[in-house]
Amino acid sequence: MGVERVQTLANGELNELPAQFIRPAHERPENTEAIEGLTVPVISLSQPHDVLVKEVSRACSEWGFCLITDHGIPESLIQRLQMVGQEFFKLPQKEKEAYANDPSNGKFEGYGTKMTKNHDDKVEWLDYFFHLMSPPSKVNYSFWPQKPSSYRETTEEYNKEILRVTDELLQLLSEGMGLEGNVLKSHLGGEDIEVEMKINMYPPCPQPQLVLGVEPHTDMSAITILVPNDVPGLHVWKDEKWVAVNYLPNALLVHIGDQVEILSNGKYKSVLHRSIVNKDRMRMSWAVFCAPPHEALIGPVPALVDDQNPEKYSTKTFAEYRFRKFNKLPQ
Ligand SMILES: O=C(O)CCC(=O)C(=O)O
Ligand SMILES: [Fe+2]
Repeated sequence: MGVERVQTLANGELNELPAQFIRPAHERPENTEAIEGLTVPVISLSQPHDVLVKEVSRACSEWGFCLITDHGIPESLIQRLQMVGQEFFKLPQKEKEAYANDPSNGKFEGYGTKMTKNHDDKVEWLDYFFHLMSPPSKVNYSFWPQKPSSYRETTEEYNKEILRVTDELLQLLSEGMGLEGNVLKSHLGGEDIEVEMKINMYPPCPQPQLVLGVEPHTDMSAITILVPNDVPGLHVWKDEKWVAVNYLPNALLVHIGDQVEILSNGKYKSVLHRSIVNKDRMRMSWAVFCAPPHEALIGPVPALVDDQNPEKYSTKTFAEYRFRKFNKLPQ
């Protein structure tokens, strides 16, 4: 039997939400409202280098999150990226199912919808498409959408830009810890750093106050760079409260992930975040995860550790970290 897709469900006549989407009271958006108006850090990359080092490291220590402007990715490229992603989700269901993934059998790439493992687990109100973008030696284009035909060209162009921006951010973050600019990138595998695209598609939901898009989590990546469409919905956790991230056209949303928190020995915070959905409008987001290769050993950078600053995290391969996180084992 095929997987029930959220998009299919949302397109049908829904009188009542299926129970597996309805969150317990303490998780529902209606009972855990986000603060509006408290602004998350916004950093223009066109500032002088020393100012950037300070601003980026401060935002990533205090929030684990910031919005980046003047990053040099053309607005028209972001629009094309969004177009090709939307086109994919508009294809007839049968065509999309040809790309169905199967995470329980290790097939992560492709078209997916999260399913519950346990009877009491809740499911998220979204479908997604997930595939590797880099390094070229590991990319398998047969996992990428073949339609629309400009998907590949557009996504490859975006990948190049993302690699450039990631390099700059990792350099700023390294310098913000008093290290040489290349330290974080080299611990993350250098040119073997892995870049993954996850297109999230959240259909309109008749009772958005009862469900979650993605549930509260930190990303396993080193850093995540996300662009949303113009429907707000991302919340980041700060000082024991959810803070709504307002839509800022053409900004990149940068999340610190678990691997940079570990490498920095806790100076930079892997940000807890979640997303909520909308009653009338489809929300979409393009999350790019930059992560080390599976065999990379990740632990606090030795230069940051001494008697006064003991290691706060154990060192293990990224593969081991992933396995433990997926299986909810202690790290
Ligand atoms: O859609 C969003 O804004 C957040 C998505 C997200 O956190 C994820 O895919 O890891
Ligand atoms: Fe995330």
